[in-house]
Parts: sequence; structure tokens; C-alpha cells
Amino acid sequence: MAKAVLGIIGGSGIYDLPGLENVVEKRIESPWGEPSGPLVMGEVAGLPIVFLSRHGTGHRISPSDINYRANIDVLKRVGVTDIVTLSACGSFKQELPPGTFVLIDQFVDRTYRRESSFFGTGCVAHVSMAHPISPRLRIHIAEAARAEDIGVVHDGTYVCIEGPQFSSYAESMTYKQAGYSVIGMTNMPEAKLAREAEICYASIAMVTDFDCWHPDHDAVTVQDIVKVLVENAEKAKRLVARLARDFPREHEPCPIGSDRALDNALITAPQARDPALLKKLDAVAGRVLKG
Ligand SMILES: CSC[C@H]1O[C@H](OP(=O)(O)O)[C@H](O)[C@@H]1O
Ligand SMILES: Nc1ncnc2[nH]cnc12
Repeated sequence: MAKAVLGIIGGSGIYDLPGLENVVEKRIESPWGEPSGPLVMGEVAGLPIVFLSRHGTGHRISPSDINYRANIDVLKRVGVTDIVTLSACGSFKQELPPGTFVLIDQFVDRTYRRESSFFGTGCVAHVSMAHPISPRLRIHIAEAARAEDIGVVHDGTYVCIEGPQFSSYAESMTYKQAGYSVIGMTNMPEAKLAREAEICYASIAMVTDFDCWHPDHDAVTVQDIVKVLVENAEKAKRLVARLARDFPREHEPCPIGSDRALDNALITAPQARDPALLKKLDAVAGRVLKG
């Protein structure tokens, strides 16, 4: 069985991960361009951990400008088997107030100006996104939360908007009426790309605000969000530390096949494949393209 390597993508307010041992910072090159920054690689009780700040140091990169392909590619290159992402989000439900942690189980993708696949002309692949979250990973997060006495909501739908502007009132009401739980700007196409790269993925959405549908909250402001973010960050880091301590050291096969997503996804005939694209796919699809 392969060794587990836990990747943590830190979103707004989570720019570092304290408590790692034997830390080294590595700049990994990617054929997909510049990742958000160097990888912070360390260990927790022998488990390799790789941390990446999604928006870069000082929150430099906007959601639309994050190079999600490069980020996932470099995590794959260093052997990450499982990604847990920490993401700030707005809430559409009264019962999910600021401070709530939601273990997302579904996504709706409303982004429109991002590269959302490693594949394309010269090597076409279609992976399933029916169940975008790897259930075992989500269970480990829930167990870590229980052990740390951190309340989490066990499911929720995250709608990902393009941003960087927050939603209009009409958009906010539409998403609320559709039954979505939370809103953010980053988990798509990140989750899609993780699936294409056969990395298990789970998202901890940390509610920072009620978006603008809420009668008591006229407009979302970054200032208000940051206040809650600071409160959430300590809890989030404690949750991740416990997850790392208790995480299995061997990678467990994903029950829904997230880690074998490419087994039946490639459709381009071998003789029609573009060698230049295949070269770029060496890390994310090497397992199925070799031989
Ligand atoms: C600072 S609020 C808006 C910002 O926060 C979220 O980012 P992340 O998921 O990386 O925590 C949201 O999606 C926006 O990008
Ligand atoms: N209301 C909101 N909409 C989109 N992204 C967010 N991130 C945090 N709060 C948000």
C-alpha cells in the first residue's frame, strides 16, 4: 500500500500551519505555470504534510487568478494522496451562522473564467464528479473534530462563484432558494482538478458571514469577514493538527474511487494523443498514461 501524504490548502486567514516538524520550503516547478507559492513540507508524528497557501503570502492572488492547475499539479508531484482545504464562505441558512464549520459534500460550479481541466484537445478525459468529496477523508475530519470538541455540520452544498465581487441580492436569494448551504469563490475548479489528478479531496467550509440575503445583514464586507476569520483560524489549525496526528499512515483506497478516477476516463485513442500534452500530464495522469 502507498504511504499517505496529507496536503492542506489554506484559504483566507490560513496562511501557515504551525506544529509541523522537520519543515522545509520547496519551490516545485509545474508545466502548468506558477503555483500560489512554495510548498511547506513537514511532518506530524511521521505523517508527511504539505501545506500550500491558496492566495499566497499576504493574500496576493485573487480567486479568479489562482492557478488551480499548477497548485494541484505540484501537490501531486510531491506525492500528496489526500487534500483537505480550509475555506471561508458565506451562509444561506439561519442555522449555519458565522463560526460554523461545514463538511461540504456537494458543489455547484458557477465559475466561468478559469481553466478547469488538465485534459483537452490531444488527450480528452471525462471523470465523474457525482460525488466530489472523498467520503473516508470526510469521516476522518469529522472524527478529528469530535476528538477536539469542535462542532461541525456534516454536509452542505457549496456554490462557487467567479467573484471577486460578492453576490447581488437577487443572486443571493436565488442560491438560497435553490437550497445551497454556503457560498465561496475557490473550491471550483480545485475539486475537479484534484479528482482528475486522482487525489482524494475534502473541504472544510468556515462560515464567516450570512451573505446579503439575510434581513439583518445588508452587505458583506471584507472587514467583517476578517474578524470572524481570525476567530476561525485557531479552531481550524487545531482541527488539522488532530487530523494529522490520527490520520492513517498508509493511504486507504477510496471507497468511491477518487484515487483511481482516470481508470475509465480517457477516450482519446493512443495514436491520436498529443505528445506535448502527454508530457504535461506526467504527474497527474502518469499512472494511466505510462505503458
Ligand atoms: C476574504 S473573503 C473572500 C474570499 O475568501 C474565500 O477564499 P478561500 O476559499 O480561499 O478561503 C472566498 O472564496 C473568497 O476568495
Ligand atoms: N458571502 C461570500 N460570498 C462569496 N465568498 C465568500 N467568502 C466568504 N464569504 C463569502
